Amino acid sequence: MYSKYLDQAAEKSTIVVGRTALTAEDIVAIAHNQVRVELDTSVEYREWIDRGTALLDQLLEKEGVIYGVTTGYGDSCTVTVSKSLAYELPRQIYTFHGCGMGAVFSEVESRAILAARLVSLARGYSGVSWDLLAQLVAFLNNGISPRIPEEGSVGASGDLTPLSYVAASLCGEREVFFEGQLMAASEALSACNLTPLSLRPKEGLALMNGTAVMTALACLNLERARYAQFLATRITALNTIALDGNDFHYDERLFNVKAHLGQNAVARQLREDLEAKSAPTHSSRLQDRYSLRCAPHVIGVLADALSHYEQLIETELNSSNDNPIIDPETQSVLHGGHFYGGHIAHAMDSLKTNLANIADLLDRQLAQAVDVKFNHGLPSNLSGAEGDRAVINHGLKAVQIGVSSWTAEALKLTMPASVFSRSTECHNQDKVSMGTIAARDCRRVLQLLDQVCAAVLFGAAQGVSLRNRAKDLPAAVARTLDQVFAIAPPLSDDRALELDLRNLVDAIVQSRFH
Ligand SMILES: N[C@@H](Cc1ccc(O)cc1)C(=O)O
Repeated sequence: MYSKYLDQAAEKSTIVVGRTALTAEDIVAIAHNQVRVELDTSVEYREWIDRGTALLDQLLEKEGVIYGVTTGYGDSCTVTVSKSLAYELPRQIYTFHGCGMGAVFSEVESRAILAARLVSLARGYSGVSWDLLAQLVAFLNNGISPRIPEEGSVGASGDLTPLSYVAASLCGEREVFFEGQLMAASEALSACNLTPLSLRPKEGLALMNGTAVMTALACLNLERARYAQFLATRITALNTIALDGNDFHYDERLFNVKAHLGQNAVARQLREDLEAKSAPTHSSRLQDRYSLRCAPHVIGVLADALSHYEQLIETELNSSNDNPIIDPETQSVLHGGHFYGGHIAHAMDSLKTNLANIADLLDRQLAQAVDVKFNHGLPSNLSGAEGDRAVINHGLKAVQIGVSSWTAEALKLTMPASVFSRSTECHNQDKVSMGTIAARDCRRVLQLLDQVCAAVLFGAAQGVSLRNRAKDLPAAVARTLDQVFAIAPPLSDDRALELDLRNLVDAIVQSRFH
C-alpha cells in the first residue's frame, strides 16, 4: 500500500492520469487521500483530449443526430433537440436525476467514485473537455467530495442517479463534504478558488452514463477482501493451536497434488504461521474437523477468485464505459451499451458469497472452541475464570451467539443482485446489471465478516492462552496474540465485551494485524 511509502514529513507521491491504466490499488490510495492526482501534461495527451471535443463541435455544426447531444435521453432518443437547446441538455440530465435516496456514501467512497469516473473519461473516448477532467482532479486534490446518496441505480445506463451528484457538484450545485463539513458545493468551490464548470454538450451524459460507482466500491471491496483472506488464515492458525489441531493438514506434499494457486498460498501461510513440522505417521487424532482441515480449501476459493475479480475490476476501471463513444482516431460516434455493469455485478455477487463462506468457516471454528465436546480440553465457553467464581462465569457464550447472528446475516445477503434485473425506463433499459446493489451488499458482508473476525480472533487468542503453550508458540501466532491482548485483554472474569470487540474491529479495518 502507498501508506507504507509515506512518512509524515514526505511529500505525497503523485498518480498521473491519462491514457495509461491505473490499478484498483491506485483507486484505494486516492480514496484514502494518500496520493495526489495529476493529469498527463504532455502535449500529445492534451491534443488527444482536444480532438474528442473538436469532433463533437464539428458534428454539432453539421447538425448531425448524436444521441444525447441533439436528442432526448434513453427511450426519449426519438425526440430531436435543436442546437440552441443542446447546450441546456447536460444541466437537464443531472437535474432530473437528482432523486437519490438512502444513506450517503462516505467521503472515502465519494473520492473513489470521482477517481473511477476520472480514469474512464481520461481515456479520451467520451468527448469531454480538458476543463472537465481538470475539475475532477481539482476536487480530489482539494478534498472536495460530493454528497452522493447510495440508492437509485440499476447499474446499466450506468450509475446515472448517484453520478448526477458528481455532475451537479462539479458545476457548483448540490452539496459536498469539505474540511469535515457538509456545505453547498458553490461554497467549497469558492473556498478553493475554483470556478463552477458549465458542461458542454454530451458532458452530462459522459459523467453519468457509466459504471463508476459500482467500480469504485469494487476497488475498495477488493482490497478489504485481500486482508480478510490473510486474517482468516491467521485466525485458523491460532485456532489450530487452541483446539490442539494438526498442522500436518497443511503439508506441502499434500498440496502439491492439488494445484490451485490461491489454495496453495493459504496452505503455505498456515505452514509458516504454525512453523509446521513434517507429518507424523501416527498421531492421537489423525483428522480434524473440516473447519480446520479444509480451511485452505475454503479460504483458497477466495484467494484464487480474487485475482480473477481483480482482472475484471481493473478492465472495467480502465474502460470507456459510457455511450455514445466518441472516437477521435476514426472520427466516429459509436452507439452502444458500455454503461452495462455486468462484469462488476458478477464479481461483487461472487465475492460476497466467497466472503460469507469465510464468515461461516470461522463461525464453525468458534463453535468447536466453545464446546467442551469438541475443544479437546479447554474450559466451557473459553471462560478464563478459576476457583469458586468459575461456576457463574459464561465466558464467550454470548459472543458466540453474536457470531452466529452476524454469519447468518452475511449468508442471507449472498442472494445474487444481478438476478433481480428489472425492465425499466419505458423498456429502453429492459435488462440491467444491478451491479451497484451487488457492490453495496458485498461491502455489508465485509462489515459483518470484520465483526466475525474480531470475535473469533479474540476467542482464538483466549483459546491459545488457555492451552498454555506460551513458551513454544510460533512467532506469527505469538505476535498476533500480543496484538490482540493489547487491544482486548484476556478474559479472566465475565465482562461486557462490546468495546473490546469494537476496538478489534477498528484494528481490522485499519489492517493492523500482520
Ligand atoms: N443510458 C442511456 C441514457 C439514459 C440517460 C438518462 C436516462 O434517464 C435514461 C437513459 C443510453 O445511453 O441509452
